[in-house]
Amino acid sequence: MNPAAETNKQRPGAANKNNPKGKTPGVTGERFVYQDDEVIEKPFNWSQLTRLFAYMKPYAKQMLPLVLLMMVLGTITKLTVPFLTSQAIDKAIAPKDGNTSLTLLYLLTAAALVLYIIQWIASTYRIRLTNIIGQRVIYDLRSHLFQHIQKLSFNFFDKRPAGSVLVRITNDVNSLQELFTNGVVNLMIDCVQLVGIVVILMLINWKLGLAVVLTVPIMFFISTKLRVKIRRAWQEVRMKNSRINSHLNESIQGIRVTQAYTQEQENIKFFDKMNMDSKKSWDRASTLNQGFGPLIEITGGIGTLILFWFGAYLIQEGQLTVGLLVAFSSYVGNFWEPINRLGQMYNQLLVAMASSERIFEFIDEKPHIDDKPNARPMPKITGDIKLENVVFEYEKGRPALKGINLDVKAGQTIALVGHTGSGKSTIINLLSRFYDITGGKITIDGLDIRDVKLDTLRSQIGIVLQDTFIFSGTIRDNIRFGRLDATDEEIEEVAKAVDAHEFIMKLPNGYDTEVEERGNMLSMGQRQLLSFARALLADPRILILDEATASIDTETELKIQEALKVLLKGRTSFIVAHRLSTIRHADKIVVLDHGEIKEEGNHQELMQKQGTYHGLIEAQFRFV
Ligand SMILES: Nc1ncnc2c1ncn2[C@@H]1O[C@H](COP(=O)(O)OP(=O)(O)OP(=O)(O)O)[C@@H](O)[C@H]1O
Repeated sequence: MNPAAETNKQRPGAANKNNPKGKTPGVTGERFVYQDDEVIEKPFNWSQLTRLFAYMKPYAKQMLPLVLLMMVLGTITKLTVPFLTSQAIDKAIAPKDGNTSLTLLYLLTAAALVLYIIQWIASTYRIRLTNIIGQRVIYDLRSHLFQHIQKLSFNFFDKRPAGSVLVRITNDVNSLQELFTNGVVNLMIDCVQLVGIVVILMLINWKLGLAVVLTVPIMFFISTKLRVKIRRAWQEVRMKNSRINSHLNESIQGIRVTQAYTQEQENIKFFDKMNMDSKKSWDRASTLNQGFGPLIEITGGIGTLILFWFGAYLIQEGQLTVGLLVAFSSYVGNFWEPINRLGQMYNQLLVAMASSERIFEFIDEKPHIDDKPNARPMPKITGDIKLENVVFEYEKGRPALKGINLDVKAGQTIALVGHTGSGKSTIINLLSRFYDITGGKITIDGLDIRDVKLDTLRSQIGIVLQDTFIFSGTIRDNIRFGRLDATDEEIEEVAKAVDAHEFIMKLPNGYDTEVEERGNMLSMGQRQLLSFARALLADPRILILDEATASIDTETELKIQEALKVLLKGRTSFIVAHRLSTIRHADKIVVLDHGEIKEEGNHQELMQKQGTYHGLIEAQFRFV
């Protein structure tokens, strides 16, 4: 790991590989904050909603008819009970002729009981089904997003911190969960119930029905204004949470640097501010949200007042019975409930819109590096590589490489040297086509690398990076990452070849020792040897190696040099070289300066020349 690069990351607005211009996308207080997700307001988008619901399609045919059946059954039974009540009052308890009928009362009570049981079964089954659909949709959406992100090119990740990507796969997808499990079906149930109730109310007494229903548009008018505010408030909450998550990821990854520079208090203060911001925005949103319920209740109360006042008048006029008024009141009670839920559902939809907007933004991101329509597979590579007048810009107008010409024969080892920022890593990134060149041409065995299928190219190129990435899992798993179908024997063989076997056997469980994420329990040299074993197992035709700069003891250094010899044998290799021992053995040393080749030759030739290379080597020794 390069500590200098890490500290750069911590400085607000400092230039680094991820933020080369030192541009500050957003600053909170003194610190750098990534503000990609800060789009507060976007219009409600039906096409996006349709796109989201397309994820339900595979399950809709299979399960939706059943869900609908249960829904209709539940609604019918629910709406029939008040009618039975009215009949019990008017015909059994207080009939006009005064002949009360206990038998009819028992019958109606039994019928109501049966309806309740049917309603209970229907709703239990419906909830079970909708949960299954919801969980499957979320699973599919999360998988789709993850698979897509795996394919995105380096420049996508250059632009955003890992935390922001993480938030979309976790929080944003989760926030859609409620919508898919209950939201959609509840929406349908509420709509069906509302229509059913309005029809029944009109059938019982259209004058009374109209008087009650008339309060609805008034309520909608008042609540529309509140809804816009609620929507904005929830978007703000999501944005603040997203910021926290983004920052969390970075601070946990950088915890060593934080502690080394005793920046803990500073970090806590910064986090606290973000945390407080998030809390405040949540408070605001939830206060607004809470206002919605009472608003509906007040309107509902007014509706009930109208009902009893007008209902009593109609009874006096002989146009309504007491039983029907009781049933009416029960229906009206059931009427406000779905309206209230629809209001909440609207909020849920707004939250889901914000999340899906962000999810689709990622899904719509096309990989910049992709196969041409007529790309053909890369044949087995021999290893002749040519760079012809290669120009490359990460960002328009800022060339990182300015016309590089290089001719490498199969099996040669090329050492790339030069000051920091001179373009060494850029060259190795271009060879694997992690970025496409801006001008010129790179050919391998005479084939332009843009004309061949990417996977057939990359599978023949092995890369060992300076910051060797160790995944959580066993040592064996980590080596096997080089070739998944390798046998245990092959894994041990490569480990022995790079002299890693000895230290692995000293670990508590040998090859089955679990290493935590990033291999913190291993030393730098050990991690390097593991990554060599991984590369050797992949047996690539071309090897790219970014040599670690960290100083290691002489014994490990010797081990690594021996391992390198094994690794480089018979392959074309590009090494961003820092160690003299590596550089000296290279067939060709390419000295880069500000994106151009300054000198080229072997160690002796360049030393005799007494130019830039000579200066670099001298400086290294002076430093040591
Ligand atoms: N992802 C990126 N986005 C934008 N600019 C970048 C990116 N990576 C590198 N650069 C810029 O390109 C130039 C060459 O960088 P490169 O990483 O190739 O240098 P290097 O010689 O490998 O340096 P070092 O020895 O420090 O790793 C630098 O000016 C750098 O700021």
